[in-house]
Amino acid sequence: MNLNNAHILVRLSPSHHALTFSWLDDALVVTHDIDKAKGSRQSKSHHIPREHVLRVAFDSKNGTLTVAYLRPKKKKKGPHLVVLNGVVQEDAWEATATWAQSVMKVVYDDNGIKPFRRLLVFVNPHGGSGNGVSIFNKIVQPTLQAAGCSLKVVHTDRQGHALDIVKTMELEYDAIVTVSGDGLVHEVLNGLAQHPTPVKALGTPVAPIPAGSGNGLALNLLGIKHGFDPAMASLNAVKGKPMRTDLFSLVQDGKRSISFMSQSLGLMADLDLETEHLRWMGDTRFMYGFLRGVLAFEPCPVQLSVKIAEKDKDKMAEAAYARNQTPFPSSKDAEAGSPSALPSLKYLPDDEEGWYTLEEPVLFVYAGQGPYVGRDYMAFPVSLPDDGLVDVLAMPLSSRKDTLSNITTGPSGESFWFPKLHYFKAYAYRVKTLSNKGNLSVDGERFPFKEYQVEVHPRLGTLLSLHGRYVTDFKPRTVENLKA
Ligand SMILES: Nc1ncnc2c1ncn2[C@@H]1O[C@H](COP(=O)(O)OP(=O)(O)OP(=O)(O)O)[C@@H](O)[C@H]1O
Repeated sequence: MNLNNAHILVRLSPSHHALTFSWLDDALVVTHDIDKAKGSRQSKSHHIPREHVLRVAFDSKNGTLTVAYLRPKKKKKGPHLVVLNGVVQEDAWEATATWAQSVMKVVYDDNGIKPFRRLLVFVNPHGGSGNGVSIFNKIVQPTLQAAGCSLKVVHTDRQGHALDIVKTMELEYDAIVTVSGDGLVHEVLNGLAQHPTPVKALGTPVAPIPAGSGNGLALNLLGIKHGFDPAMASLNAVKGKPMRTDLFSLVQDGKRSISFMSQSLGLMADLDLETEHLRWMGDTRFMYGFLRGVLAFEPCPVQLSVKIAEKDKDKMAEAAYARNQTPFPSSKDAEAGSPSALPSLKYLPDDEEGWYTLEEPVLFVYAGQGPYVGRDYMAFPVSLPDDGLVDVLAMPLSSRKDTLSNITTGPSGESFWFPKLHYFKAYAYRVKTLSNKGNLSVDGERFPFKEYQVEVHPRLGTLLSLHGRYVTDFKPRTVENLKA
């Protein structure tokens, strides 16, 4: 069927106005035919981009058409869910059924997206400022159901609940949705890593719904504009495509954990872990913690050693820019190995060859992937999901003024260019603690302040993404030359 020639007329109910659906320029056109007073009529149309159409279904038993989509709100706000149900005249039933099927094909199959996903959803009632349940009930569940997804919903009742379920589950879901912050994603990925077939299990994509404080992963997948928008994150759960991502093994005291996002020490760990009691503030607690840390201005008692892959900032920025021009590159799966074991560790703790040790005192060390670590700070603007490397930065203990002026450029990523900031792309790094007092935060979770080592496993994890890249418009200094 040629979608562009078809107009489907639907009467919402005897007392309501009529609607006409059509398809134009890769968008669903919804035209309201409104009966005005005194017998006059008025038509009003809006265009819904293909990406925002969730479902079109025709029920041939009673002749009703259901159309669900996310409609952009006016001004700056995100989209809201619209579900329209109406009756089609009997002589148009056949054409409507064909039209509905054609739209679903364009919206899903032609883009390689499977409709009607089976989703395992974890809702943390205590994430962020405690709004997880209401965000799920009001926005997430209605959107996923409107798209025809089937849901298995678990409200977590303790820390570790999601991990315990995931590590023994049947691998039958199209994706795992977390309604919380980054801590619940950390739990789910560690559960998948402890599954009897961990490499296969980590092929199940994870889709975060922002209901935590920092929501770093949602920001990276959806961008700064939509990163805190549960409706856009729900759209990602329905229509995002699997995107392979590197994962990190963190080994501490002989115990191996999986980290997907960040490890921080010094000021950047303190501002998170020492403001836990201020969760009611939302992500403002991080700025409060930052300013407190700058006033205290204490050195971070660690020694950092790095197995460097790249230390030229311009080269890193150019490589990131080039990768981001090619969303969803034909990335391979995790490196082949046994499906019943995680990749073996390559770097031994006593291996010294080719490691660089930073001798300077530092205010903080931050390592990880994904540009944003919060709305106020793009720590890793040149990070890529699948370069097989961990970005490691260390802020020297220069001056309070330097630190403050850096953070004011925080959301733009411009602090990357601060000449005194050490920034490495690394295969691995290790930290030795020089005191027993300090904080280590891994994906926003508290870990013991003890020595540890991190190495990268290329493309071991899977996320859902609408964009096939981290959403950032950070550019190299040489961008004009690159275009030429
Ligand atoms: N029912 C529960 N009771 C207590 N803790 C829970 C429960 N369910 C999950 N958790 C734990 O709550 C912790 C915090 O959740 P999460 O990190 O997702 O939110 P957040 O800290 O507010 O967000 P972010 O990490 O983005 O700042 C996680 O360690 C998670 O394992």
